[in-house]
Amino acid sequence: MEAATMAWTAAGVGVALVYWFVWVMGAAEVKGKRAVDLKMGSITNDKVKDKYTQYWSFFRRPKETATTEASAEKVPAFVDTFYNLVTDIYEWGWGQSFHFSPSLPGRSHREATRVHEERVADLLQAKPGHRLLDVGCGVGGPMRAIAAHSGSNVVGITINEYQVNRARAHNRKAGLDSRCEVVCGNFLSMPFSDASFDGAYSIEATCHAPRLEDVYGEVFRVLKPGGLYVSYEWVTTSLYRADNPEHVEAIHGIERGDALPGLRRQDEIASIAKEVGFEVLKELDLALPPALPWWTRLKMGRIAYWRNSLVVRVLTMLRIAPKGVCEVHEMLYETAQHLTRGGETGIFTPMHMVLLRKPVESK
Ligand SMILES: C=C(CC[C@@H](C)[C@H]1CC[C@H]2C3=CC[C@H]4[C@H](C)[C@@H](O)CC[C@]4(C)[C@H]3CC[C@]12C)C(C)C
Ligand SMILES: C[S@@+](CC[C@H](N)C(=O)[O-])C[C@H]1O[C@@H](n2cnc3c(N)ncnc32)[C@H](O)[C@@H]1O
Repeated sequence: MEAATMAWTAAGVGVALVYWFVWVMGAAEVKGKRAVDLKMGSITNDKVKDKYTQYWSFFRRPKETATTEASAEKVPAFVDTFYNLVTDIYEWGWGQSFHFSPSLPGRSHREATRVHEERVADLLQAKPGHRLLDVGCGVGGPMRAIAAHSGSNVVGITINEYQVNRARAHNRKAGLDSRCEVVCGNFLSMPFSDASFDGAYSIEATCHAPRLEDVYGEVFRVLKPGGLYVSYEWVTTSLYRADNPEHVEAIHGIERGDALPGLRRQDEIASIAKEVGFEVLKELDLALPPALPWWTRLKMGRIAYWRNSLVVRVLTMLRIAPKGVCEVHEMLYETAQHLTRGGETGIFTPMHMVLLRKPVESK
C-alpha cells in the first residue's frame, strides 16, 4: 500500500474511533447527555480549575466543615459549586437520577432505579391531586418517576441553578411540566408556606446538611399535619470502627468526593427525626440482604471509566470541554473506589430509609 493511502486510512480510522467513542458510545449508561456537551454548570470555562481547587481545599477536612459554625454556614455554597462541577458528568455517566439502588436480578440499572423511586411514592401513599415536596431534587429523575407512578404533583428544590434549568427542560420533554415544578433554594430555609405539602421525600440529599435537624425541621414545618416524609439517608453503619484506618480512609474519601460535611451514624437518624417532632413509622436499611449490592454498578463500570477518562482528555485537548474536567473526573473515579469499599465492607449505606409522620394534632 502506498504511504499516502496508508496515511489516509489511518486518519479515517482515527476519526471513526473518536466518533465512536464520543458520539456513538456516548455515556456509560444513558444516552441523553453527550460528552461533547459537558459543561461545568454555571461556572465559566476560565474559572473551573479555581473553583475545583476551592472546593477541594474546603472539603478536604470533612468533619471540621460540619463542626465549626463558620464553616457549616459555607457548606451550601460549596455544595452548589460541587454540583456545577459534577452535574453534567453525572448525567452523562449515570443518568438523570443521582442516587444508588439495590441491584435487581435480570433487570437493568434503569429499572432498578425506577423501582427504588416508586417505593417512595408507595410509602407516601401518594395519589393524584397530592402536592409532594422533593427535598434536593437534582435534575429531577426521581420527581418524574414519582409523578408518573402516583399521579401526584411534585415540587422540587435544589440549591443549584444549573440543575433547575436541566430539570425543567427534562420535565418539559417528558410532558410532565404541568405536574412537576422546580425551585432554586436552600432546603435549610425553604421558600414555602407552613403546612403546604401533603407529603415529602428526600433521596440521598440531606447528607449535604451540616445539621440534619435543620432540614428535618424545615420539612416538618411545610408538611400538613398527618403528612408523611420518606428519606433515603447516607450513613455509617454499626460495622464502622473509628480506630480502623481503612474504615476512616473510605469514609473520608466518600465525604471529600461527595461534598459531605461529615457522615452521620445510622442510629442518629430516628432520634433526630423525633427531636424535631416526627413520629417514626418505619426505619430500614434497604441495602441489607436479601437486597443485592448497590455498589456492583460502580464496580462493573471500570472499562467505561477508562473510556470516559480518555474521552474527557481528548475533549479537553480539543478545547471542546473546559479545563479542569479531567481533575473533576479523576476525583469522581477515586470517590467511586471509596464508595465501593464502603459497600463491600458494609460500613456505609446510601439507603437507610426512614418513614416519618407529622402528628395529626401538630400545628
Ligand atoms: C448521592 C450522591 C451521588 C451518588 C452517585 C449518583 C454518584 C457518586 C459517585 C458518582 C460517580 C463516580 C464515578 C464517575 C465516573 C468516573 C464517570 O466516568 C462517570 C460518572 C461516575 C460513574 C459518577 C456518577 C454518579 C455517582 C455514582 C452524593 C453526591 C451525595
Ligand atoms: C445527590 S443529589 C440527589 C438528587 C435527587 N434526589 C436524585 O436522587 O436524583 C443531592 C441534591 O441535593 C441538593 N442539595 C444539597 N444541599 C442542598 C441545600 N442546602 N438546599 C437545597 N438543595 C440542596 C443538590 O443540589 C442536589 O440536587
